[in-house]
Order: sequence, then C-alpha cells, then structure tokens
Amino acid sequence: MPELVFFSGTMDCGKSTLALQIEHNRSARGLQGRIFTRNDRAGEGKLSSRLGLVTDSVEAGEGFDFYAHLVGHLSAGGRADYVIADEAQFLEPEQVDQLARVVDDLELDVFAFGITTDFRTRLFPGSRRLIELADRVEVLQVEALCWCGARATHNARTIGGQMVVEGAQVVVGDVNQPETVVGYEVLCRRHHRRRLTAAAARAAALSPDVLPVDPDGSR
Ligand SMILES: Nc1ncnc2c1ncn2[C@@H]1O[C@H](COP(=O)(O)OP(=O)(O)O)[C@@H](O)[C@H]1O
Ligand SMILES: Cc1cn([C@H]2C[C@H](O)[C@@H](COP(=O)(O)O)O2)c(=O)[nH]c1=O
Repeated sequence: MPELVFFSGTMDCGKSTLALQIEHNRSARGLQGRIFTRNDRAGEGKLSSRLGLVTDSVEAGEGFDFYAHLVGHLSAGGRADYVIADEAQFLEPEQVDQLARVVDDLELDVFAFGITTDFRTRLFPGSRRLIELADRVEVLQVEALCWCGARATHNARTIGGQMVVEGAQVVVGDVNQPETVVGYEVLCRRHHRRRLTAAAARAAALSPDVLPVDPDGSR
C-alpha cells in the first residue's frame, strides 16, 4: 500500500540528507522519483543538505498544485514511482491534501520532510496538516542536541545573537550563523522556555556572581 510518510524533527537533524538517501537508493534500483521543495536555502529548484549534497527539484511555491502537476507529468508520458517533498512545513494545507490524494488516487509513495514547529514553538500549517493526514509520522534517529547535551526538540531564532520570540513565521536561514544575521539554534524545551541559547549560557557563566543583598545595608 502506498503511504504518506512525514519525517519530522528540528532543524539540522538530517531530514534533507535522508530525503537524498531515499532518492539515491530508489534511483539506484531504477525507480524514478519526482522531487519537490520550497524555499530551500540553496535556492529555487534545489534540495540541499548540510553534508554538501544537492539535487535539482521542482519548486512547489504558493498555489502550486501537486496533484495536477503529477497528473500532467504522467499524462505527458513521464514516469513517477514516488514523490519526495522537502521543507514541507512551508506547504499550504491544501497542498498537503493534494499529496494525500497523490498517494490514494495515483498510488505513489509520498515522503515529506519538514520541521514540526516554528521559533515560537507553534506548528507550521504544512506540518499540522501532515500530522493530521500522514499514514506515519517518523522522528529522525539522529538526535540534534541542545548545548546542554539534552535532545534538541525546539528551534530558536536569533537576531544579533539574541533569541527572539516575535516576527514573521517564515524567514529562511541557517544554524551557526554570524551574530549579525538572523540565525537559528536548536534547543531542548527547558532552554527554549528560558531563552537560554549557547551564547546566553556562556555569558551568564562568565558574569560575576551577584552577591546577596545585605538587608541592613551594613555591607
Ligand atoms: N561536517 C559534518 N560532518 C558530519 N556530519 C555533518 C557535518 N555537517 C552536518 N552534518 C550532519 O548533517 C546533519 C544536518 O543535515 P541536513 O540534512 O542538512 O539537516 P536538516 O535537513 O534536518 O536541516 C547534522 O545534524 C549532522 O548530523
Ligand atoms: C524555526 C524556523 C525555521 N524557519 C526556516 C529556516 C530554514 O530555512 C528552514 C528549515 O530548514 P532545515 O533544512 O530544516 O534546517 O525553515 C522559518 O522560516 N521559521 C522558523 O520559525
């Protein structure tokens, strides 16, 4: 039975790498995939991983119709054995519905990859719809880690090195960026709640201990 599978996790946990591996293993056996992405850091029409691998893809931008695209491709004599959709958090809910229809009506496996929640810990609309519709939701085996060593479960956005909790939901960016640009850092929930990034924790550790206040003012 074909399936809609959602591989989800934080930023930097290996989702795009897995997408490229699935593509590699299947194409090595003569299968042909249709690869889609949206707003990849490497640019339009690219699916890239931090391991340096990149492949061409179809940009599934605003209003793009997956079902119509695949029906058009197949009707024109094209082949499609499976579908990969990376950065799926950015998809519109209707586009996720189209992916489910691709599984059910065109009988193709669809592998979607995306981050679950945004920098404010809220579900992205595309991820929400995938959780609602997917046959399976898979959490990646490689753990991204918070600076404290705990499993990273949340994504923080930083501007000028400071964690922020206000701003547009979508700002394309990366982890390990210089302080001057918008960046991201993966954290455990405890440190996300306390807004304690690696830099903030370092600064706190370096600052001199605050002495207890002397109640009668004699010290
Ligand atoms: N220099 C490196 N050596 C080994 N592994 C690396 C290196 N750089 C990145 N990685 C691995 O790649 C992962 C990020 O992969 P990527 O597919 O780009 O993540 P995602 O799509 O989830 O954001 C990291 O978690 C790490 O495991
Ligand atoms: C948390 C968060 C992330 N983004 C952007 C930043 C990146 O361009 C992608 C995630 O890509 P990755 O391959 O999973 O690292 O999403 C965003 O726009 N808004 C957010 O809140």
